[in-house]
Amino acid sequence: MLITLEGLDGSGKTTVWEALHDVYPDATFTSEPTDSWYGEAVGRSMGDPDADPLAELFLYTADHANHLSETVRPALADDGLVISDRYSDSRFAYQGATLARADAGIRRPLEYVRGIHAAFSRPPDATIYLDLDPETAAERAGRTDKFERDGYLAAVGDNYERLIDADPARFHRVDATRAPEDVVARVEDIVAGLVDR
Ligand SMILES: Nc1ncnc2c1ncn2[C@@H]1O[C@H](COP(=O)(O)OP(=O)(O)OP(=O)(O)O)[C@@H](O)[C@H]1O
Ligand SMILES: Cc1cn([C@H]2C[C@H](O)[C@@H](COP(=O)(O)O)O2)c(=O)[nH]c1=O
Repeated sequence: MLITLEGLDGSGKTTVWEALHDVYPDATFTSEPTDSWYGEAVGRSMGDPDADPLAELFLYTADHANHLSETVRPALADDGLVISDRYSDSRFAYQGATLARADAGIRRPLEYVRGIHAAFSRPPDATIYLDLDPETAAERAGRTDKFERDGYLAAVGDNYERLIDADPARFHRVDATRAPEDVVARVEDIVAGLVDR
């Protein structure tokens, strides 16, 4: 089973992901961007305020393709539980928002990014969405990179809402404004329900 954690920067995904390690010691814990050289290329692009938005989309997508073949598909083939801190929905939400702002000539950016993935990706079985307003998200994340500005994060949040509307059965919304221990407990309950069913 593939479970993904999604949400705005600073919504608490990594905090939850780390807490789940103790509960599921045999699971494969992974994340995007990965720490492969593809992920390093993504990191270079993220650090460049003038990076071409289409080139950046394809760097993230290349990292995803490698993540699938090297980590996700092998673990699932062994009947394992895979828990990923960010996955394809991050691309749909973030690069969908970036392309919409960039005037890159893409008419329906979110649908375009989804379409690129349709041919090769493996959708998550379930996705936990840590729901946080963009102002608090930017505050928590420290506004350190080009993605962490609240105006941009508001557009990303709108895209996540569109994704949830399109596939409500897959998404499990968690109120990420609550205290960390409450958020962790809620996510652990959801994951237990998913794994047991
Ligand atoms: N529920 C919470 N309430 C308040 N602060 C929190 C909560 N969860 C996490 N934090 C704090 O917010 C910051 C970001 O948390 P974390 O790294 O888990 O988020 P993230 O979603 O993985 O962020 P990013 O996408 O930017 O990597 C950290 O300082 C963390 O301690
Ligand atoms: C996977 C992925 C990530 N991003 C953005 C979101 C964050 O601002 C950074 C790094 O993520 P992290 O959780 O802080 O490590 O990258 C993106 O725009 N598109 C993606 O596909």
